[in-house]
Amino acid sequence: MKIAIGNDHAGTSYKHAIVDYLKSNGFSVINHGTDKENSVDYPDFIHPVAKDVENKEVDFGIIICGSGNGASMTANKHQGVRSALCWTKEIVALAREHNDANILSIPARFTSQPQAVEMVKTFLNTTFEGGRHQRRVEKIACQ
Ligand SMILES: O=C(CO)[C@H](O)[C@H](O)[C@H](O)COP(=O)(O)O
Repeated sequence: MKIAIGNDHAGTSYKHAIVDYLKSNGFSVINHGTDKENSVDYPDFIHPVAKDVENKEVDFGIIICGSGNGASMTANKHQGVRSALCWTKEIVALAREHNDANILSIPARFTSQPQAVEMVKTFLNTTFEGGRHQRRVEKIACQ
């Protein structure tokens, strides 16, 4: 499975931990994030992840900023992207089961690094339920 990942300065160390987890578990990773801690502008590092998801170059995206909001807002500007800002494993599971989220947005300043890795595991191991949720997900797209 192929994953695109992006982050700003607030998410750099979390990104490294997540990439380590992904690579050691056989995932292919495209890193669009900054690898430094100096201040950058999150849209510059998030749009490339969302473009990869939009163009079906990858299976899923993972994005990380301080609150997760700026990253998620940026990603959700892209056609076919459903980015979910999540802060517990339970919300992650629902984002996959009910919303068929294809990007996970992690708020690095409001969750621990181990919790972030756990959220990624849940995200990648939970499937969309379909059924009534399929109809609702289809209605998300602008008509
Ligand atoms: O854009 C954000 C909020 O949605 C991200 O959390 C950024 O990481 C944050 O704004 C960066 O803040 P900083 O004070 O410039 O480090």
